[in-house]
Amino acid sequence: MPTPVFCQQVKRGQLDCLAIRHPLFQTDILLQGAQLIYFRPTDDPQPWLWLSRQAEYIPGQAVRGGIPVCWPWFGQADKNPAEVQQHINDISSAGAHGFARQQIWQLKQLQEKCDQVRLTLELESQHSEQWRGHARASLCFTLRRERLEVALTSHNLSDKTLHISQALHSYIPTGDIRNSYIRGLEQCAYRDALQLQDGDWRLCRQRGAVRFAAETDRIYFLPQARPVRLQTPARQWLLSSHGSRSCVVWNPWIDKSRRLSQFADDDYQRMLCIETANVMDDIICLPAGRQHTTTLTLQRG
Ligand SMILES: O=P(O)(O)OC[C@H]1O[C@H](O)[C@H](O)[C@@H](O)[C@@H]1O
Repeated sequence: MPTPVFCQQVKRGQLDCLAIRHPLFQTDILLQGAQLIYFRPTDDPQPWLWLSRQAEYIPGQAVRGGIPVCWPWFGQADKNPAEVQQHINDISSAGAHGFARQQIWQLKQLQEKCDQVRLTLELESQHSEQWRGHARASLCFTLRRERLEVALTSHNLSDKTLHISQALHSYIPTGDIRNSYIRGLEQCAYRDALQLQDGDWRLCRQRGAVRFAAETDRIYFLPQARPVRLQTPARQWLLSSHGSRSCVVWNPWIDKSRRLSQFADDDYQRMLCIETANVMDDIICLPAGRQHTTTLTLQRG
Protein backbone atom coordinates (compact mmCIF):
# COMPACT_ATOMS: atom_id res chain seq x y z
CA MET A 1 0.00 0.00 0.00
CA PRO A 2 1.39 3.48 -0.80
CA THR A 3 1.91 5.80 2.18
CA PRO A 4 -1.52 7.19 3.04
CA VAL A 5 -2.11 10.91 2.65
CA PHE A 6 -5.53 11.28 4.26
CA CYS A 7 -5.66 8.25 6.56
CA GLN A 8 -3.84 7.78 9.83
CA GLN A 9 -4.19 5.34 12.68
CA VAL A 10 -5.05 7.02 15.99
CA LYS A 11 -6.40 5.92 19.37
CA ARG A 12 -10.04 6.38 20.35
CA GLY A 13 -10.02 5.50 24.06
CA GLN A 14 -8.40 2.07 24.16
CA LEU A 15 -9.26 1.25 20.52
CA ASP A 16 -7.34 1.71 17.28
CA CYS A 17 -9.13 3.93 14.83
CA LEU A 18 -8.54 4.87 11.19
CA ALA A 19 -9.08 8.61 10.99
CA ILE A 20 -9.60 9.79 7.41
CA ARG A 21 -9.31 13.52 6.89
CA HIS A 22 -10.01 14.01 3.20
CA PRO A 23 -10.57 17.56 1.88
CA LEU A 24 -14.16 16.54 1.02
CA PHE A 25 -15.13 14.43 4.07
CA GLN A 26 -14.05 13.05 7.41
CA THR A 27 -14.50 9.50 8.66
CA ASP A 28 -13.51 7.47 11.71
CA ILE A 29 -13.49 3.68 11.47
CA LEU A 30 -12.53 1.47 14.41
CA LEU A 31 -10.47 -1.62 13.62
CA GLN A 32 -12.52 -3.38 16.27
CA GLY A 33 -15.62 -4.52 14.45
CA ALA A 34 -14.65 -2.51 11.33
CA GLN A 35 -17.13 -0.12 12.89
CA LEU A 36 -17.62 3.19 11.15
CA ILE A 37 -18.47 5.62 13.94
CA TYR A 38 -18.24 8.98 12.16
CA PHE A 39 -18.85 10.32 8.66
CA ARG A 40 -19.30 13.96 7.73
CA PRO A 41 -18.78 15.76 4.42
CA THR A 42 -16.66 18.83 5.08
CA ASP A 43 -19.40 21.15 3.82
CA ASP A 44 -22.06 19.55 6.04
CA PRO A 45 -22.23 20.75 9.67
CA GLN A 46 -23.82 17.49 10.89
CA PRO A 47 -22.43 13.94 11.02
CA TRP A 48 -24.46 11.39 9.04
CA LEU A 49 -24.42 8.69 11.73
CA TRP A 50 -25.60 8.91 15.31
CA LEU A 51 -22.93 8.17 17.93
CA SER A 52 -23.67 8.03 21.64
CA ARG A 53 -22.15 10.75 23.80
CA GLN A 54 -21.70 7.95 26.35
CA ALA A 55 -19.82 5.75 23.87
CA GLU A 56 -17.05 3.70 25.47
CA TYR A 57 -13.99 2.60 23.51
CA ILE A 58 -13.07 -0.63 25.25
CA PRO A 59 -11.71 -3.87 23.78
CA GLY A 60 -14.34 -6.56 23.36
CA GLN A 61 -17.33 -4.22 23.58
CA ALA A 62 -19.23 -2.81 20.58
CA VAL A 63 -19.55 0.97 20.53
CA ARG A 64 -23.10 2.35 20.60
CA GLY A 65 -23.51 4.20 17.32
CA GLY A 66 -22.27 4.42 13.75
CA ILE A 67 -22.59 1.16 11.81
CA PRO A 68 -21.87 -1.94 13.90
CA VAL A 69 -21.58 -5.12 11.83
CA CYS A 70 -23.73 -7.99 13.08
CA TRP A 71 -22.14 -11.22 11.75
CA PRO A 72 -22.29 -14.25 11.42
CA TRP A 73 -25.62 -14.14 13.18
CA PHE A 74 -28.05 -11.33 13.89
CA GLY A 75 -29.84 -10.71 17.20
CA GLN A 76 -30.30 -13.40 19.83
CA ALA A 77 -28.82 -16.69 18.62
CA ASP A 78 -31.92 -18.66 19.64
CA LYS A 79 -34.19 -16.46 17.53
CA ASN A 80 -32.33 -17.45 14.36
CA PRO A 81 -33.46 -20.13 11.89
CA ALA A 82 -32.18 -23.65 12.66
CA GLU A 83 -29.77 -23.45 9.68
CA VAL A 84 -27.93 -20.53 11.32
CA GLN A 85 -28.14 -22.03 14.82
CA GLN A 86 -26.48 -25.30 13.69
CA HIS A 87 -23.16 -23.44 13.32
CA ILE A 88 -23.31 -21.94 16.83
CA ASN A 89 -21.76 -24.09 19.56
CA ASP A 90 -23.67 -23.01 22.66
CA ILE A 91 -26.86 -21.16 21.83
CA SER A 92 -27.56 -20.21 25.46
CA SER A 93 -24.22 -18.43 25.94
CA ALA A 94 -23.83 -17.00 22.41
CA GLY A 95 -23.74 -13.19 22.44
CA ALA A 96 -26.26 -11.09 20.52
CA HIS A 97 -25.35 -10.07 16.96
CA GLY A 98 -22.47 -12.55 16.53
CA PHE A 99 -18.84 -11.84 17.32
CA ALA A 100 -17.55 -9.72 14.42
CA ARG A 101 -18.33 -6.43 16.14
CA GLN A 102 -15.98 -7.27 19.05
CA GLN A 103 -13.05 -8.55 16.98
CA ILE A 104 -10.11 -6.76 15.39
CA TRP A 105 -10.34 -6.57 11.60
CA GLN A 106 -7.32 -6.18 9.32
CA LEU A 107 -6.92 -3.33 6.88
CA LYS A 108 -6.36 -4.98 3.48
CA GLN A 109 -6.75 -2.21 0.96
CA LEU A 110 -6.66 1.58 1.00
CA GLN A 111 -7.08 3.63 -2.14
CA GLU A 112 -7.12 7.41 -1.86
CA LYS A 113 -8.28 9.65 -4.68
CA CYS A 114 -9.15 13.31 -5.02
CA ASP A 115 -12.89 12.55 -4.85
CA GLN A 116 -13.11 9.31 -2.86
CA VAL A 117 -11.41 6.92 -0.48
CA ARG A 118 -11.98 3.18 -0.65
CA LEU A 119 -10.81 0.85 2.06
CA THR A 120 -11.38 -2.79 2.82
CA LEU A 121 -11.13 -4.49 6.21
CA GLU A 122 -11.24 -8.24 6.69
CA LEU A 123 -11.97 -10.73 9.41
CA GLU A 124 -11.25 -14.42 8.97
CA SER A 125 -13.07 -16.75 11.32
CA GLN A 126 -12.08 -20.34 11.88
CA HIS A 127 -13.86 -22.81 14.13
CA SER A 128 -13.90 -21.29 17.59
CA GLU A 129 -15.53 -21.79 20.97
CA GLN A 130 -18.58 -19.95 19.68
CA TRP A 131 -18.96 -20.96 16.06
CA ARG A 132 -18.40 -23.88 13.72
CA GLY A 133 -17.55 -22.34 10.39
CA HIS A 134 -14.67 -21.09 8.31
CA ALA A 135 -15.43 -17.87 6.52
CA ARG A 136 -14.04 -14.48 5.68
CA ALA A 137 -16.00 -11.28 6.16
CA SER A 138 -14.79 -8.26 4.14
CA LEU A 139 -16.15 -4.80 4.59
CA CYS A 140 -15.44 -2.38 1.76
CA PHE A 141 -16.15 1.30 2.44
CA THR A 142 -16.42 3.71 -0.48
CA LEU A 143 -16.46 7.21 0.92
CA ARG A 144 -17.45 10.22 -1.16
CA ARG A 145 -18.74 13.66 -0.32
CA GLU A 146 -22.20 12.81 -1.65
CA ARG A 147 -22.56 9.23 -0.44
CA LEU A 148 -21.30 6.53 1.86
CA GLU A 149 -21.26 2.97 0.60
CA VAL A 150 -20.61 -0.09 2.76
CA ALA A 151 -20.35 -3.55 1.17
CA LEU A 152 -20.21 -6.63 3.39
CA THR A 153 -18.98 -9.78 1.63
CA SER A 154 -19.18 -13.18 3.30
CA HIS A 155 -16.97 -15.83 1.75
CA ASN A 156 -17.40 -19.46 2.74
CA LEU A 157 -13.87 -20.90 3.03
CA SER A 158 -15.02 -24.33 4.19
CA ASP A 159 -16.10 -27.40 2.27
CA LYS A 160 -19.61 -27.37 3.74
CA THR A 161 -22.63 -25.14 3.16
CA LEU A 162 -22.74 -22.23 5.57
CA HIS A 163 -25.74 -20.17 6.74
CA ILE A 164 -25.32 -16.62 7.96
CA SER A 165 -27.67 -13.96 9.27
CA GLN A 166 -26.29 -10.43 9.43
CA ALA A 167 -26.95 -6.70 9.45
CA LEU A 168 -25.29 -3.37 8.83
CA HIS A 169 -26.81 -1.87 11.96
CA SER A 170 -26.88 1.83 10.97
CA TYR A 171 -27.73 4.38 13.66
CA ILE A 172 -29.24 7.42 11.93
CA PRO A 173 -29.58 10.77 13.72
CA THR A 174 -32.84 12.68 13.97
CA GLY A 175 -33.74 15.97 15.63
CA ASP A 176 -36.99 14.47 16.93
CA ILE A 177 -38.07 10.83 16.68
CA ARG A 178 -41.75 11.76 17.05
CA ASN A 179 -41.51 13.86 13.90
CA SER A 180 -39.56 11.34 11.85
CA TYR A 181 -40.95 8.75 9.47
CA ILE A 182 -39.81 6.15 6.97
CA ARG A 183 -41.22 5.75 3.48
CA GLY A 184 -40.60 2.81 1.16
CA LEU A 185 -41.83 0.04 3.47
CA GLU A 186 -45.53 0.56 2.73
CA GLN A 187 -47.37 -2.76 2.22
CA CYS A 188 -44.32 -4.77 3.32
CA ALA A 189 -44.85 -7.73 5.64
CA TYR A 190 -42.92 -7.51 8.91
CA ARG A 191 -42.33 -9.47 12.08
CA ASP A 192 -42.92 -7.45 15.21
CA ALA A 193 -40.31 -8.63 17.75
CA LEU A 194 -42.33 -7.02 20.54
CA GLN A 195 -45.53 -9.02 19.95
CA LEU A 196 -45.90 -12.76 20.23
CA GLN A 197 -48.52 -14.79 18.41
CA ASP A 198 -48.57 -18.59 18.72
CA GLY A 199 -44.99 -18.52 20.01
CA ASP A 200 -43.69 -16.53 17.03
CA TRP A 201 -43.09 -12.86 16.46
CA ARG A 202 -46.36 -11.51 15.13
CA LEU A 203 -46.58 -11.19 11.35
CA CYS A 204 -48.03 -7.81 10.34
CA ARG A 205 -48.35 -5.66 7.24
CA GLN A 206 -47.17 -2.04 7.10
CA ARG A 207 -49.88 0.51 6.39
CA GLY A 208 -48.56 3.91 5.34
CA ALA A 209 -45.26 5.35 6.53
CA VAL A 210 -43.45 3.93 9.58
CA ARG A 211 -43.84 6.37 12.46
CA PHE A 212 -42.57 6.21 16.02
CA ALA A 213 -44.69 6.54 19.16
CA ALA A 214 -43.47 3.56 21.22
CA GLU A 215 -40.66 1.00 21.34
CA THR A 216 -40.20 -0.37 17.83
CA ASP A 217 -38.31 -3.54 16.87
CA ARG A 218 -39.39 -4.95 13.53
CA ILE A 219 -38.01 -7.04 10.70
CA TYR A 220 -39.40 -5.94 7.35
CA PHE A 221 -39.34 -8.20 4.29
CA LEU A 222 -38.88 -6.47 0.96
CA PRO A 223 -40.28 -8.24 -2.11
CA GLN A 224 -37.45 -6.69 -4.11
CA ALA A 225 -34.57 -4.42 -3.18
CA ARG A 226 -35.99 -0.91 -2.95
CA PRO A 227 -34.78 2.32 -1.42
CA VAL A 228 -36.01 3.49 1.95
CA ARG A 229 -36.40 7.18 2.71
CA LEU A 230 -36.16 8.62 6.19
CA GLN A 231 -37.70 12.02 6.79
CA THR A 232 -36.50 13.78 9.93
CA PRO A 233 -37.46 17.35 10.86
CA ALA A 234 -34.43 18.92 9.18
CA ARG A 235 -33.22 16.27 6.73
CA GLN A 236 -34.11 13.49 4.40
CA TRP A 237 -31.99 10.37 4.05
CA LEU A 238 -32.00 7.78 1.30
CA LEU A 239 -30.85 4.25 2.11
CA SER A 240 -30.41 1.89 -0.83
CA SER A 241 -29.39 -1.74 -0.59
CA HIS A 242 -28.30 -4.66 -2.73
CA GLY A 243 -28.13 -8.30 -1.71
CA SER A 244 -30.59 -7.75 1.14
CA ARG A 245 -34.35 -8.36 1.30
CA SER A 246 -34.83 -7.64 4.98
CA CYS A 247 -34.61 -4.43 6.93
CA VAL A 248 -34.68 -4.01 10.71
CA VAL A 249 -36.22 -0.86 12.15
CA TRP A 250 -35.45 -0.20 15.79
CA ASN A 251 -35.99 2.46 18.43
CA PRO A 252 -35.74 1.48 22.11
CA TRP A 253 -38.10 4.24 23.35
CA ILE A 254 -38.32 5.21 27.03
CA ASP A 255 -38.06 2.07 29.20
CA LYS A 256 -35.50 0.16 27.14
CA SER A 257 -33.32 3.29 26.87
CA ARG A 258 -32.82 3.11 30.63
CA ARG A 259 -31.52 -0.45 30.34
CA LEU A 260 -29.20 0.00 27.34
CA SER A 261 -25.45 0.37 27.70
CA GLN A 262 -23.73 3.56 26.44
CA PHE A 263 -27.11 5.24 26.02
CA ALA A 264 -28.59 8.26 27.80
CA ASP A 265 -32.20 8.01 28.99
CA ASP A 266 -33.37 10.53 26.39
CA ASP A 267 -31.15 9.38 23.48
CA TYR A 268 -34.08 7.50 21.92
CA GLN A 269 -35.44 10.90 20.87
CA ARG A 270 -32.45 11.58 18.61
CA MET A 271 -31.73 8.29 16.84
CA LEU A 272 -33.23 5.34 15.07
CA CYS A 273 -31.74 2.28 13.44
CA ILE A 274 -32.50 1.24 9.89
CA GLU A 275 -30.53 -1.95 9.41
CA THR A 276 -29.72 -3.44 6.02
CA ALA A 277 -30.08 -7.09 6.88
CA ASN A 278 -30.22 -10.73 5.88
CA VAL A 279 -32.37 -12.31 8.58
CA MET A 280 -35.14 -14.90 9.05
CA ASP A 281 -36.40 -15.97 5.58
CA ASP A 282 -33.63 -13.85 4.04
CA ILE A 283 -30.57 -15.55 5.62
CA ILE A 284 -27.60 -16.21 3.37
CA CYS A 285 -27.01 -19.80 2.29
CA LEU A 286 -23.44 -20.16 1.01
CA PRO A 287 -22.34 -23.42 -0.61
CA ALA A 288 -18.65 -24.33 -0.16
CA GLY A 289 -16.37 -21.71 -1.67
CA ARG A 290 -19.17 -19.26 -2.53
CA GLN A 291 -19.55 -15.63 -1.49
CA HIS A 292 -22.33 -13.10 -1.06
CA THR A 293 -22.25 -9.30 -0.89
CA THR A 294 -24.77 -7.03 0.81
CA THR A 295 -24.39 -3.33 0.15
CA LEU A 296 -25.79 -0.27 1.90
CA THR A 297 -25.61 3.17 0.31
CA LEU A 298 -26.48 6.17 2.46
CA GLN A 299 -27.01 9.62 0.98
CA ARG A 300 -28.97 12.78 1.65
CA GLY A 301 -32.44 12.36 0.10
O1 LIG B 1 -27.84 -3.59 22.30
P1 LIG B 1 -27.45 -4.31 21.04
O2 LIG B 1 -26.96 -5.73 21.28
O3 LIG B 1 -26.46 -3.53 20.22
O4 LIG B 1 -28.77 -4.47 20.17
C1 LIG B 1 -29.53 -3.34 19.84
C2 LIG B 1 -30.76 -3.77 19.03
O5 LIG B 1 -30.33 -4.34 17.81
C3 LIG B 1 -31.35 -4.69 16.88
O6 LIG B 1 -31.96 -3.57 16.36
C4 LIG B 1 -32.37 -5.61 17.50
O7 LIG B 1 -33.48 -5.81 16.62
C5 LIG B 1 -32.86 -5.09 18.84
O8 LIG B 1 -33.68 -6.07 19.46
C6 LIG B 1 -31.67 -4.76 19.73
O9 LIG B 1 -32.12 -4.25 20.97
